[in-house]
Amino acid sequence: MGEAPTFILQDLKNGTANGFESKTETLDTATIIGDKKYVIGGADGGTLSVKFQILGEWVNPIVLGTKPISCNGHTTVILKDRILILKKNSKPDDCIWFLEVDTQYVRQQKKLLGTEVVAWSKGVVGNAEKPLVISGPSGVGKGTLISMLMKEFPSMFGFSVSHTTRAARGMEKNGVHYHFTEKSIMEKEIEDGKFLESASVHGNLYGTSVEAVEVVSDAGKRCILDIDVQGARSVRASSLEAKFIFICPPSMEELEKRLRDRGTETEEQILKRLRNAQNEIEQGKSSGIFDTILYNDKLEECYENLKKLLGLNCCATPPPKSAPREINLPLDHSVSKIDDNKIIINCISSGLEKESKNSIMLDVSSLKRGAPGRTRGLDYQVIDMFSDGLSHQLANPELAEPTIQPFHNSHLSSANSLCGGFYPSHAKEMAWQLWFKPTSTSLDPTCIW
Ligand SMILES: Nc1nc2c(ncn2[C@@H]2O[C@H](COP(=O)(O)OP(=O)(O)O)[C@@H](O)[C@H]2O)c(=O)[nH]1
Ligand SMILES: Nc1ncnc2c1ncn2[C@@H]1O[C@H](COP(=O)(O)OP(=O)(O)O)[C@@H](O)[C@H]1O
Repeated sequence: MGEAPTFILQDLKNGTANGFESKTETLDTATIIGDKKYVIGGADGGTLSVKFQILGEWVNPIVLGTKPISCNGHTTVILKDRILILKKNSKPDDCIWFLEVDTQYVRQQKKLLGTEVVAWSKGVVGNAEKPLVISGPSGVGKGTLISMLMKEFPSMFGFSVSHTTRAARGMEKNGVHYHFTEKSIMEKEIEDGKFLESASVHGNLYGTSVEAVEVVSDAGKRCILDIDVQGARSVRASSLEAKFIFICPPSMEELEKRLRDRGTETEEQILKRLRNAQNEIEQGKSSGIFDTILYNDKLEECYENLKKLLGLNCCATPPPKSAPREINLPLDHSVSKIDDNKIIINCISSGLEKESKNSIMLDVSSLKRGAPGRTRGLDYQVIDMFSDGLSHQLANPELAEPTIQPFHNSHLSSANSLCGGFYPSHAKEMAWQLWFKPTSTSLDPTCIW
């Protein structure tokens, strides 16, 4: 149990059992979920802090993930297993965060660490394609196949640059092939939770940082991980959904030949890699980690099979790269929770002003954890609430007809009750907009679902 925080909350009693933040004198919010009260805010070295009480006792949880940069106020909304945090006055790529309080990942970590755990993760609009995990013994041709794929489809794939304590080979560049690092530094970073997985391979430490995967996904590309079987097993056990491919050599003799012909290892290193290869191949074939095993006998054939597996046969045009969409939240906003999946963010400035056009309907029905540190699958629609067409419709109800009645009724009443005390007029008008189907074309169809 920790000490009480120094800041004072104005109104903890009103709390957030309905899913909204309490208004406070400071920039902190108190969010109550069951017998826990989460206090988020304060400047903790320039980042948002989190403390919580269980049945009135202050607890200092282990806080995982990169903390959000502090901001000029925020709003919280309770979701099923996490708290949504909408930062005010923040950049589009930094305004939506989650504090995971009871997600599968947090429950796993609680068990592992034997203490209270919460985890920060940044909200990202849309989904990234599942990363590809490619494993196989040293010298089988993983790097060659990955290079071919990235060369043919440069806008589709990005490489996860691992960290390693091994020395760089002649042509290898720091930050491109690997982040070459020192053992003590890497061990500290692993301890700090910066790595998605790490393993000791052929006598050196290798690891995939969370950042390495996320920079590729953030760029709208499919991330490729070239990691060993232990690493693949760790990723399989993590919350990151991926496609697992094992590359097998046609024979041990051919593997040895490729390793020797490559000429990048000492004799001692070659022998160590060959000794490990046998075990890796057994694990690759039998562990149930891998979705597919590809034999790399003839390189071109293997490459064609890899492309086929990824839906990239010779005639297919690769799908256009999906650029990450960012949300431009109104600088100052209020929040209305419509149901467990839909949240409306309204510009706080009054009435029928221009800024009101910024209202946003946030859809959290398809949230998916990426690598620890990101929550993907957010969707949103900008609602042109006071456009001419809509105000015309609101003023002339006969131009609008309700969608399926029970849906309309139940949601309208829930919107009203949830918005009590929090800008009810906005929410009510918004509800009008959201549940009335246009009979003229003047209403933007994206406002209707
Ligand atoms: N677990 C894990 N393995 C890695 C990582 N990066 C590379 N490896 C594996 O480490 C092994 C050795 O890689 P490397 O030193 O580049 O030698 P090579 O495989 O002979 O080219 C290979 O099996 C790689 O797949 C990583 O981030 N994590
Ligand atoms: N199918 C293949 N047939 C013959 N040589 C190959 C084949 N695939 C890869 N190689 C060669 O084998 C060596 C090892 O390949 P590499 O991609 O570095 O393996 P890995 O990344 O799995 O350690 C390289 O010299 C590469 O050119």
